Amino acid sequence: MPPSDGGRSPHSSVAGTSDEVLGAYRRSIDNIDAAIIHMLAERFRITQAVGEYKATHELPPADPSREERQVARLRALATESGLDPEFSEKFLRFVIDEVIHHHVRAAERG
Ligand SMILES: C=C(O[C@@H]1C=C(C(=O)O)C=C[C@H]1O)C(=O)O
Repeated sequence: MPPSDGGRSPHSSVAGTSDEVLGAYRRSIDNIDAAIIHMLAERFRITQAVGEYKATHELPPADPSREERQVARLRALATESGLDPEFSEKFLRFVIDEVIHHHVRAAERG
């Protein structure tokens, strides 16, 4: 006969939200996700200012040599930290491409 655990055995609780261990992990994940969003918001606030500066001074929206240095730096940081460097490069590329898109729009506005 299975132990009486009020329906909290691993088999009965994982799919729902009553598992306390999973719930604690998820609270931590939620905090980390919030931090990521806050950091991205700050990053985009700064890159917005960079876009205005570039538009005012007629500088090109993208700077490939700067991007190359950032990718190399973040790949090394990722490797040191146990994060997949390919993933870190894809993530940075995704963010930078969005920033460049914003800079192109800022240049078009003049
Ligand atoms: C923010 C800049 O503009 C672009 C966006 C970058 C970024 O998001 O990190 C880096 C280089 C540029 O292509 C910059 O030139 O510094």
